[in-house]
Amino acid sequence: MFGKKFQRKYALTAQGVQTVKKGTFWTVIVNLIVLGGISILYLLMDGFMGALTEGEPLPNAALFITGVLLFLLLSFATHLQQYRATYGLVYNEVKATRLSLAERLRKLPLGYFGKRDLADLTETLMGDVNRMEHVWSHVLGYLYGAYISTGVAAVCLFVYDWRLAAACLWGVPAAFGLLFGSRRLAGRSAERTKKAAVRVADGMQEALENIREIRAANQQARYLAELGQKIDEHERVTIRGELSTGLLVNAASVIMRLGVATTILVGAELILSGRIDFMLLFLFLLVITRIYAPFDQSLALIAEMFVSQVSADRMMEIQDMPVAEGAAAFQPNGHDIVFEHVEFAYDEKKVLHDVCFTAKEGEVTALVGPSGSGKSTCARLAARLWDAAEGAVKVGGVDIATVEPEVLLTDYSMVFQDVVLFDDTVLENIRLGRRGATDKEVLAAARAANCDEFVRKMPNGYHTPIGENGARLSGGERQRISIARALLKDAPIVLLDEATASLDVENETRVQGALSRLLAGKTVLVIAHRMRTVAGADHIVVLENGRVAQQGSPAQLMAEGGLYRRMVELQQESAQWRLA
Ligand SMILES: Nc1ncnc2c1ncn2[C@@H]1O[C@H](COP(=O)(O)OP(=O)(O)OP(=O)(O)O)[C@@H](O)[C@H]1O
Repeated sequence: MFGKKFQRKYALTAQGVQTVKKGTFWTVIVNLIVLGGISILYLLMDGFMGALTEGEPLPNAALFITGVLLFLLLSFATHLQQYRATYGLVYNEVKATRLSLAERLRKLPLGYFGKRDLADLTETLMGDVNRMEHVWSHVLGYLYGAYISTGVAAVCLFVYDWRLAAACLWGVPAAFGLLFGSRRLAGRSAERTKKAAVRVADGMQEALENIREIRAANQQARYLAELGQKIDEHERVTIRGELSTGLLVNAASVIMRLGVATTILVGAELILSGRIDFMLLFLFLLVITRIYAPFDQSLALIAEMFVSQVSADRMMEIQDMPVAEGAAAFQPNGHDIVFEHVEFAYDEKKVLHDVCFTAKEGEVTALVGPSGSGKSTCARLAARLWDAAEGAVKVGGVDIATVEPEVLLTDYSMVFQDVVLFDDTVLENIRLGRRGATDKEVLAAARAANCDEFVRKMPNGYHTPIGENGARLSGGERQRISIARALLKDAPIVLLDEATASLDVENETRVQGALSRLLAGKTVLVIAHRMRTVAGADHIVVLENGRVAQQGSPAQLMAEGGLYRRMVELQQESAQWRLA
């Protein structure tokens, strides 16, 4: 009952299955003890009836009171255990699940994040786990406990009188049959609701992230109207879904309760024909209320269990994704980066074709080419942010697809176009380059990257918080912090993607100076649009439509003519045109 299939179905950890088992066990005990309490009531009634009709002595009051006290004590103790098992332990399960999902996401190849965006993943980590938490704590233990205790009670009732037992219990399978029969309907409706919720979250996130652009384009009204539509749609599908599950749950509850009527009818018939006495019917009527009670609770929750399947599936999809793994040791022979016949596609779209080049250690290799030619893609493949579909990227003779990404990246410093900063101080943001670096080392790197001059103007200097994702910094300042990080890390391979794009001429000259001093002896792969930036490179790889169109030294390529020379000339022309 609680095997691997159950674990996957409800997205539980192995520990979580144990928790559900415990919850189920204590629910069975609680339900059976409540049924035991009913027996005390029955025995008392039976005693009174005997005294009234047969003139027997009245039941022993002390014995009865002891029985009731014992019942109350046991009931309290077992309810407490049930509470602990179902609620207390589930919080550990929630924590373990969120951590395991986050760990999985950390190791997933970047390509996965193109398929499910941030709002969608946040919804899984928060919303889906919350929904499952409710199922783990409120549904599974209660439901499975009710199945088992009702099974035990049903056997006893059938032993007493099979006719009354059948009259009393037929409603349970009928009610559950109705709900299980409509399971697919509930699943589909849950999927629609989830999609609508993700669309709302997406819309909200997009609106907040792009608020500047939306205002600049004066599109607030249109954007709000679109967001309003998404919210209305979410409301509509939610109401429709809840209405249909509400109707089904109520119908199931009514069917189950019809069992009371049939028990009375069959019981009356049996009493009139003299086949049972009234006390047996009384016993069945007492038991019936207790048998229905846990199911009544569960019927409402069972609908939630069906709906939760969408959440469990979304969580398992992340858990099932293959992660980028590899050897925990990386011992390259030098740090030459070699692209060997590399092919690569984002989903269906092939963007690199048979790319071959070598970025030698101690040299600056520049990737140039028109926009969309595949420069950034090459840089990402060089750091195993994605894996090549065909061919190999080797560093010091080692195919990087065989190395654990985290281990590999200790040998890389990266400065990409979109700098990611954290809501912390300038000092800590730079220290991210090398955890454990001393303040002195951080400050030296900051100075070399020319951060000093703008940081000094901040109210608390290097201890000033920079806001969420560095919201209080200019583009150039963000890039200088990112360069400082790379300098601090001092890794043997440096990837620079438009590293100096947002710096003004004066700053750019200073940062270039700092970079060239510190890049000496490293394997440097630079992506730059401006030909002036790459003129000092040792080797240039010209990409065009994902293929290597030319490669060689700047002088060689100028002499050769072709795309590189055209790009240099074009940029010179446009510079003159701007000055004119
Ligand atoms: N995450 C992605 N998903 C799908 N396609 C992508 C993705 N990133 C880039 N592409 C596509 O791959 C191709 C190469 O993109 P890439 O960013 O490598 O070019 P680039 O030369 O660096 O361009 P730019 O100079 O404009 O930054 C482009 O056609 C681009 O649209």
